[in-house]
Amino acid sequence: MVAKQLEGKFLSASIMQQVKKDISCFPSPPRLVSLLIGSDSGALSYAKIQESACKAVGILFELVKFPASTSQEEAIDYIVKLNNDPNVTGIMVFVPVPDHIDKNSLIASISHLKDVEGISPTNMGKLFYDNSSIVPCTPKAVMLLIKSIDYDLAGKEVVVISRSPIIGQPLLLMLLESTNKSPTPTCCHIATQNLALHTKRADVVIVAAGKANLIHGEMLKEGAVVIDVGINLVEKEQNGKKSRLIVGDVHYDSAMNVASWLTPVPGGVGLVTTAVLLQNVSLLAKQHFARLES
Ligand SMILES: Nc1nc(=O)c2c([nH]1)NC[C@@H]1CN(c3ccc(C(=O)N[C@@H](CCC(=O)O)C(=O)O)cc3)C=[N+]21
Repeated sequence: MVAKQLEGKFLSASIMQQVKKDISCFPSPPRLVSLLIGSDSGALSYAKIQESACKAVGILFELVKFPASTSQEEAIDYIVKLNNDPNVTGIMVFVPVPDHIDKNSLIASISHLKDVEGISPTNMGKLFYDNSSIVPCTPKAVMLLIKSIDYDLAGKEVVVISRSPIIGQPLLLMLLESTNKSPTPTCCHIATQNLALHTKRADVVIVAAGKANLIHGEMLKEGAVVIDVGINLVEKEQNGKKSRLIVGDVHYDSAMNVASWLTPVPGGVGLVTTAVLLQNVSLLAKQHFARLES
């Protein structure tokens, strides 16, 4: 079997078009403030992507950069200021943060009314109880991609390779959401002893381990749907020339021969993640204007 590419660009474009339309009806444009502490290259590239995506739909965007030496107190003080600033619609903090800062304390200081990634304790709690509006962007992007190919998850074996609080854990909650039609999710991670044992029997494999080429074709069941969330920068040498390129966690060529669908990297989940982030900004703005009216 040769897999079909499950591209992110069509889904992402249609989400962004809807967001643009919704925003044009608001009394004022929403504003997203993204905080970068330090200079992680993945976070920097996501910041650039956010900037151009926001511009395309009419969201005001501000990237606030703090040096890596910033203390936790300083960062939290700044977040509290943003919480209280009526001109700020949404707030996010890029991960990773420097080691001396407790990531969870930062996330917990973001008001749930401005938590554009849906990862504050309140929004995570709502997700746990199955009644959320703002949900984490990448897990939502994965669910939308699977839906976009009309794939019925009911009764399927789904293997998620990630236990992170931003991707794996919320994704597991979302997979379990739909009452008795749920698939059966299994949570694997980077310390799972025999990964192939799990992936071999999976109808759907979703991998976000941050390790290039972790999943090879021979680890997959024939016809599996494979969603590659990984974004890894690798160095490649060709004709004596070194270059850097972005690859996922899946060995693309071997997986293409076994899977039925495979998301490319770049051009897959990442594009939809960004679109969902904008959708969340728009949703927060809508809720904000609704509160002003009531
Ligand atoms: N709190 C937090 N939330 C995040 O979601 C988060 C983060 N911190 N830190 C950094 C990583 C990285 N990340 C990306 C998302 C989309 C693309 C993306 O859209 N990439 C395009 C283009 C890639 C390219 O060519 O540069 C693609 O995959 O096609 C990339 C990277 C989100 N992250």
